[in-house]
Amino acid sequence: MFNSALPFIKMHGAGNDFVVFDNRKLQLSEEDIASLAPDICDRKFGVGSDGILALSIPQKPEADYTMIYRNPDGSNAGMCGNGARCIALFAYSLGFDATHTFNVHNQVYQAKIISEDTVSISFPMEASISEQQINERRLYQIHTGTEHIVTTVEEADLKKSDLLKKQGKKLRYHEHFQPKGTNVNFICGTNSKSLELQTYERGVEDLTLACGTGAIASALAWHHIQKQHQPNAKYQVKTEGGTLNIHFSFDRNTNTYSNIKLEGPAHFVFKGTFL
Ligand SMILES: N[C@H](CCC[C@H](N)C(=O)O)C(=O)O
Repeated sequence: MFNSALPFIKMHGAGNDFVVFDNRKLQLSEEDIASLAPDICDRKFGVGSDGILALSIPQKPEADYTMIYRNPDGSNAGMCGNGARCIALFAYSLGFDATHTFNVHNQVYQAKIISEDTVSISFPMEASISEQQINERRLYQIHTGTEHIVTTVEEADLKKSDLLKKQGKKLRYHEHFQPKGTNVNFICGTNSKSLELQTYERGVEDLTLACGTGAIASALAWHHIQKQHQPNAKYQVKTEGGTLNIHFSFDRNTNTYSNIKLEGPAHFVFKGTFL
């Protein structure tokens, strides 16, 4: 258990907010970080955030550092896209190159600082879509570093936060997705290459203002739903907290997506010490 003062920076990427700290000297264990998460992420009794991010010494030879992410309830996630842009900008402020690499678990991602508040993250994995039907709802399940499902809603329903939260929670805990559960993305296409998104996040157990890995899953699902076949695409995903750009390649023979990039904002908010 860690019980001394912790210097941190509060950051956000499209309104998805994080407590970020340099763990290279501190070397808090993953268990310490998980047990710190509920206290530090609490919006009344703590700093308040959608997650905690530790920049740690690299666990892979090809990575410049390790990103350790925990949800506010302390649970582990495969990846956090908005958090990745934030930690990359934080790393740049600590002296890492404008183009650098980091690992999250076993995957190595590449970050590129595009401007003082825009970052692009290249995802190393290929993704494919599995269609499912639960009750009356058509769902698109996609692993974009972490667990996601995508479903379409009417434009008017995208504004009904209480309804989405209720439906999101039901799907997140649906037996079909147990034991891991899933993040749930509600989308509405605005044109062939742009869409609006609201995400119910596992581990936050609420809608967040944006979800990066969810925006990727949503862009791929929207491409799939429209049966588009172009080999390279750029989609724009509008969230409550800002706009994210998703680039990808599509192989129509194998129905797989690769060269996935997530580009969007990252901002410093304030510095502090958690006592
Ligand atoms: N907000 C994150 C996702 C956090 C993932 C987490 N909620 C989970 O998979 O449990 C993002 O920008 O990608």
